[in-house]
Amino acid sequence: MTAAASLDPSTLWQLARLGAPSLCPDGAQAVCALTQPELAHNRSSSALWLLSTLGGAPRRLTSAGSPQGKDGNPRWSPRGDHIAFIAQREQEGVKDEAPQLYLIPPDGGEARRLTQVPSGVEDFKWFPDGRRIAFIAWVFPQLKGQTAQAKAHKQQQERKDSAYVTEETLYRYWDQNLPMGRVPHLLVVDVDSGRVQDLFEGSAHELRRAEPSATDFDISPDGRRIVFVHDPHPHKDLQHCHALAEIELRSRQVRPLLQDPDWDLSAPVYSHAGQHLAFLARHQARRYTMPEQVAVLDTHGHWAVLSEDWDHSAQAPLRWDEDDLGLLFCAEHHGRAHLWRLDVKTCATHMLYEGGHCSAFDLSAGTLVLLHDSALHPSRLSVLEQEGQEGQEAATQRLRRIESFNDTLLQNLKLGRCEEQWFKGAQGDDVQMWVTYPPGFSARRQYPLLHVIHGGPHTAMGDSWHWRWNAQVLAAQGYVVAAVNYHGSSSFGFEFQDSITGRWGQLELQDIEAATDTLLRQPYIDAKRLYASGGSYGGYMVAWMNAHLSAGRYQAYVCHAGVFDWQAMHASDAYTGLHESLGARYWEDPQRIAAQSAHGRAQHLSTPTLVVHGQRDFRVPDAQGLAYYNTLKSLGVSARLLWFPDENHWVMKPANSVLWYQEIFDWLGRHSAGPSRAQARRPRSTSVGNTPKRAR
Ligand SMILES: CSCC[C@H](NC=O)C(=O)N[C@@H](CC(C)C)C(=O)N[C@@H](Cc1ccccc1)C(=O)O
Repeated sequence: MTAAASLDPSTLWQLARLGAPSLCPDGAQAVCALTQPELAHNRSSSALWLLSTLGGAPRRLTSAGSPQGKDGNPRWSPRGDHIAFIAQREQEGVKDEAPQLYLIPPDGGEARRLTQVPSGVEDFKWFPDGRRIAFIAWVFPQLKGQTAQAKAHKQQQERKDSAYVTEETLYRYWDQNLPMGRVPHLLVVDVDSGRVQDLFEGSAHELRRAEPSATDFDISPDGRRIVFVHDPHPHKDLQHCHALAEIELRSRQVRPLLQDPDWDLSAPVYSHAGQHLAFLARHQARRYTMPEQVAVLDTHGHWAVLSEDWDHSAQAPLRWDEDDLGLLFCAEHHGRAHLWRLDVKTCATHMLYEGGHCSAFDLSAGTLVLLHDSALHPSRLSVLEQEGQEGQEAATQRLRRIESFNDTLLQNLKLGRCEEQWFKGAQGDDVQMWVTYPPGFSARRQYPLLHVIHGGPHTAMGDSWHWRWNAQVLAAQGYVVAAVNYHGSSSFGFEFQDSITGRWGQLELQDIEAATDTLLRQPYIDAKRLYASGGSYGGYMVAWMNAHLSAGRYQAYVCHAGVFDWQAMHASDAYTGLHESLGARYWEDPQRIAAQSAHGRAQHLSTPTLVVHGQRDFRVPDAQGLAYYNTLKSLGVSARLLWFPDENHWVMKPANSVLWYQEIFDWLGRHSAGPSRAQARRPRSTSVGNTPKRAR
């Protein structure tokens, strides 16, 4: 028998990645996309699989079209006769330039292309009658008809100049130059004839421009109306409160349903009886950090927040229970993500499934399927079986797996233990961290400590499987890995999340330092080998630590896509919201902004740092990483730059990801000689405000 191996980056890239499930109308089968990376070819392909919820082996439904084909977003038709999905394929002599809608019968046969929309299909929903599909596509709003759209698209593709000229406030997003003259519209395709109609053609209506998705609209049960989320302002901006409007399909009349300048509204969904509309509402005027609350609008135009007393943020999509008496959704709590049901009459909320991490679900004919992961395994699909009285707290839950795609690979791996710990952090508050131990950990040995600091800042690390910052891969290198849910993290209630507003960096650093001190009290942590790493806001924190902590406290840092200078972050695609987070615009209170930047204390930087950035990062432009790296070099501080010309805010390509992990291992491994244990245990100063730590 061979000894179990620990998880290395190459093995991580052998694991298959499961997508969200869609159930057939009788709930007996689910379809999902399965992405299989191929490290040797530096590519991934996705195919659709059918999974029986009653038992039986999974069956591959599509062949992914080509070696790197991507068949994704499958949704079963309400009639059960087709599965629609989005793919970019070459078939029937046509090569898709952009992702299109395809249809395949679930019992086999060839997939057929349903659309040929020049800019591609973003997302879609079936009409309840199963004869039409509503989908989102970016179109030139001044043009009429698909022929005109195709002609304008061709002209844009074939132009000789390359400039992007714009007067938009929001003109780029994540890694895309958008809108480039286009806006997201709702279109409808007839499944039999393939005829496409743009519902917003000739009007000024459009969907939200930031990642428009199928959660941004819903089709009424009678198929006559569509509710959609939109930015009511003529000039679009990420910070505007969104409103709900409804289009009557026959007349194309659009009527405002709900608009409130104080509330950001999203994720509308009709009840089965069509009498109510559930949606998410965030009281943005009060604070941008307010939770997404569950709300309902009735046919008289009255609306109410149902989750007023529930200090959690609900995640889209919302789903009406089959009896219209409850709403199902995922929401985080203390670093975990559960599936919840809110009773619309009593407003009581209870957990249907306790994660781990529940990221998606589907419900049909009483069958509930979940996509769930944990610190110990990537996403799995399972049926949730309720035992005891339905809807009662006492009901016990049991997961029944319906696939085992990664089991063989995982069975041969030795993973480390992951545990939740609490300690006293900033302001004397209880703060949570997740500690992952190296496989075969022994408390009698000594281990280096590696912080993995999450981004956001309003996100959380927890009992979940992370592909980009995988704690198991890092722990397998011999590190005790700590992921601190510092002040500002999501899932601990509004007060905790909002506590850092206008003073970014301060409480978070106290929390991370308190976590380090807590772990240093354990005999197995080697004080000569303390490290910190993080991406995005986590990268900001790492640069902030470098600027505020004494030399030698940590031996090395890894700063991925980190913010170095908040003033220069005005180049970010998310620049319109920065003042809400930082408490001022940089021209209003430059000192306040500088006081929250590591840049403002550049002379204090002293700890060796691996700086990582992608050139296609529009969220934290790579000038941030380059300025940080150049500053370290100018100061004579040991630094290494890992820069990817073809990655965005995240490193997503298999070979780049493996290199990314390897560079981190090498960098940390090179910096193990620090000050004596006693010295590191008692830092000369761990100033966290504006007090200089030392004169230099
Ligand atoms: C002040 S704008 C914040 C927008 C956004 N927040 C969502 O989490 C964000 O992009 N945050 C960045 C840092 C910010 C630019 C200072 C960030 O830390 N991103 C994290 C979290 C994230 C996760 C998923 C989607 C977007 C962001 C990251 O990239 O891991």
